[in-house]
Amino acid sequence: MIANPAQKYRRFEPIQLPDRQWPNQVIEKPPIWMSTDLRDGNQALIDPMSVETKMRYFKALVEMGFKEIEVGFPSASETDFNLVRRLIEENVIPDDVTIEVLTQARQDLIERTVESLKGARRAILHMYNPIAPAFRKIVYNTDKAGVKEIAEQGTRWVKALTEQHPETEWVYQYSPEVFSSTEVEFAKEVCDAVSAIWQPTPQRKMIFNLPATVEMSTPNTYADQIEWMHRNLNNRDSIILSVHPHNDRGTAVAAAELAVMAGADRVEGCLFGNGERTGNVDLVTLALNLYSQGINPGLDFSQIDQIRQLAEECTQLPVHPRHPYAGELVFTAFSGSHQDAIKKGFSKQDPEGLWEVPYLPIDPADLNRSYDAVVRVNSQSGKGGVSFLLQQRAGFELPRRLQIEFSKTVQKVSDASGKEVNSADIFSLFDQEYLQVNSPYQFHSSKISGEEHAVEAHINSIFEGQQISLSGQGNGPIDAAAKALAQHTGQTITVVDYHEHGLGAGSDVAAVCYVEIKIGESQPIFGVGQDENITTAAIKALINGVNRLILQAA
Ligand SMILES: CC(=O)SCCNC(=O)CCNC(=O)[C@H](O)C(C)(C)COP(=O)(O)OP(=O)(O)OC[C@H]1O[C@@H](n2cnc3c(N)ncnc32)[C@H](O)[C@@H]1OP(=O)(O)O
Ligand SMILES: CC(C)C(=O)C(=O)O
Repeated sequence: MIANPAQKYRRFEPIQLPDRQWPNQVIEKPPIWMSTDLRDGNQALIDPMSVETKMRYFKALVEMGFKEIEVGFPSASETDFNLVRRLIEENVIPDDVTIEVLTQARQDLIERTVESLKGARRAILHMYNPIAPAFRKIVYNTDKAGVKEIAEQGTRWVKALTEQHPETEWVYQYSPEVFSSTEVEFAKEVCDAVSAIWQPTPQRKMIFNLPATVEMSTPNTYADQIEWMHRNLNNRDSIILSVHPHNDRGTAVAAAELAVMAGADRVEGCLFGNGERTGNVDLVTLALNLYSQGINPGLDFSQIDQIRQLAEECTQLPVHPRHPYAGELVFTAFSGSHQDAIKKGFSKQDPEGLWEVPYLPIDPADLNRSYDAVVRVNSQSGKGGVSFLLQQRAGFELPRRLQIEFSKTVQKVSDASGKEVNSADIFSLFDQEYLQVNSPYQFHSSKISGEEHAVEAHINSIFEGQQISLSGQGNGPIDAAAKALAQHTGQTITVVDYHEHGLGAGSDVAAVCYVEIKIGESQPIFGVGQDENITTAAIKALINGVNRLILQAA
């Protein structure tokens, strides 16, 4: 039986912030990024990463440009402790990168955490404790004063223990866990109490990280909560305001973006949204959303396929084919009108101008993705997609009416099979239908003589197994060749349309001609010819067109 949601679930109460400012803000620069792939991402894996895997992932994150990387929970596992030691002892951390580690507000755990960081040049020590109503009641059986005291006591321990190691530049980060469901006034009270102990200054800031540990509300409500904290926290100029959105409602990216508009300086998340349950906010999407707005995100995802492969190997979790920017299918159009617009967009795109290809929010080449997969053809596709693939694969630039004619052939095949038709199949269909039509006339050779407006065409061909020679006169080579063929067929041949272009490059260049013809009162049809010599290509096109008409009439 379906439960009555009104009786089962409590509606989230938004906070009152009628003079909210964030809706008018525009993001002009990237936030400070913090990758928690190796901590929040790792703690959510079926099989957590080994030290070796974490080392590989860490180096890749550094290459992507992350300057803050949470590498684990060293008081919780030997793997994480050993990783931190290796990073420090093997001098793997670049000077401009700071590692971060997480701990609960428990003395023994903080001691072990500080021990793991011995010798680090700079480190972010990140302490959390839950302060939300449900946790106070259900998990800790305490009140507001109880959880506030845990935060204060934990901070005192962190302060005392880190002061014993002045060789390290310590940055303190505090997270009031499940901030998203905590009364904002109480979250401020706890944070203010923590900063009163730590005593940050504008020169030595501390980080308050306000997690949507569980995403509880629409992103605008989270933005209100962040703006409220941004406006009300004590010593704001000594605080880096950080957000850590999870994706339980599927809106973590929006929540993070609105939170930055609301005053957040920093965003914590994971590549491709890995992390507890539905994951942390996806940093790839966030960064590339900025990129597509013309803002350099300060993270380099130009090798997106390699990065996706790394994440999949290390997490053992697949990235969805429709994942923004990175999924296998996200730059692929199957449907006809999309393909048509993309094809037109590519042909009109100014290489030096602003990106304007319809349906492609960014240039796939910026992520080192090829254009090959941009268009794929199935029964939902139209002429634009078919001709785009033929052009990409073999260089043929079909005139518009031939695009319409040929796409019907492809459509029949894809409808019959119910499957995708790839570019090799399309080329093979085109070849059979237009270039290999050697019957009843099989072209052998041709010669053109005479002058402009008085041209003679001589065509040697095989017709029904017999060698024949045809001659005709006209006001140009094609007209003369059409007259020669017309004499033999006994019907007028009218050339309705003609196009030509070069194919290939250098010494391999060939000419392709497209002629649209009618025999007598027939419907027009195309013939295509290809040859090193442009006139010969045109005569071949004419013969191929005549053959197709005769075959169709038979
Ligand atoms: C939202 C987040 O992602 S937070 C990060 C979560 N990540 C992890 O938990 C991964 C690593 N954690 C671990 O390996 C273990 O939890 C450890 C090693 C840290 C601690 O293990 P244990 O000592 O067995 O404790 P356990 O995990 O059951 O934690 C519950 C205890 O810690 C207390 N506790 C939980 N969180 C905190 C905190 N942040 N600060 C202080 N105490 C805390 C609870 O009150 C409870 O105490 P009780 O035993 O007196 O009831
Ligand atoms: C430790 C905190 C920041 C956390 O992971 C969360 O609340 O989701």
